[in-house]
Amino acid sequence: MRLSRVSFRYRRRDPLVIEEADARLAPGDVIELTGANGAGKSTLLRLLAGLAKPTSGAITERPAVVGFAPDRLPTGQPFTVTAYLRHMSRVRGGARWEPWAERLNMGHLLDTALGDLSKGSAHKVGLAQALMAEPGLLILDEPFAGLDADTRAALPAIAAEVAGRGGIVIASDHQGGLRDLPGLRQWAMMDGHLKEGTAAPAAVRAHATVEVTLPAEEVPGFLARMREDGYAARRIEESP
Ligand SMILES: Nc1ncnc2c1ncn2[C@@H]1O[C@H](COP(=O)(O)OP(=O)(O)OP(=O)(O)O)[C@@H](O)[C@H]1O
Repeated sequence: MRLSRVSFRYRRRDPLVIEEADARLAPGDVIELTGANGAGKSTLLRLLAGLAKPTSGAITERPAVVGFAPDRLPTGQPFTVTAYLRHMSRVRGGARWEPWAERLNMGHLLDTALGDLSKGSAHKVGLAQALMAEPGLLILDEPFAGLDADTRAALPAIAAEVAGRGGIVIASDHQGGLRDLPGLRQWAMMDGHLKEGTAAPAAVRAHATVEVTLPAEEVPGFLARMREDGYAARRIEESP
């Protein structure tokens, strides 16, 4: 697969989000894509997936089957996880999602509405959806965000399996979740430019502490959800 001078802007007269990106991807490549917030990672992944078209330049030789796990599922839809995966299976010509539901330990989620999933659980559904059709190009947008420890540990092996059968895997990730894979290629989006062989420097972020007041019985669930989303959260005080 090849990117030739790929540029992209969202609207005419908007600045370019991606400027003249050139790259080659070979069967079996696993790529970690880093970059600061708003650097254009999700945009590049959508272009690679064929969900957006370059403003200029071209992407050629894209594998026929693309699996794309977005950073957010379309949670507004009134589907349960099972109904959604069955629907995606039909779209994929009857691909088998059940083994992935089992491997990703999703049994307890199957009757949950998409909109009620935590971030990490939604990522698992996105992963199952992307993996079911044995993609030749697997694209993962921040796959480790909010993910439970077991799935986090399983993901590098899954990426290696896809690559092992000749697939290309590309994942945006600033948590270094794939760093231990041998031969991992690193791409960074910086100022609209795609750079090979470097990880973008970790962003220095300002932090804020906010106060939330809620019924005492809701505190454990609230703290669990916040922690699942990667925030440091703790109980401070209780009023009578
Ligand atoms: N649908 C859209 N319409 C207009 N501009 C957009 C749209 N989506 C993203 N952008 C802009 O394009 C730029 C790149 O966004 P993108 O989401 O690709 O970055 P990112 O690196 O994935 O960021 P993050 O890490 O925060 O997800 C940003 O300036 C963003 O505001």
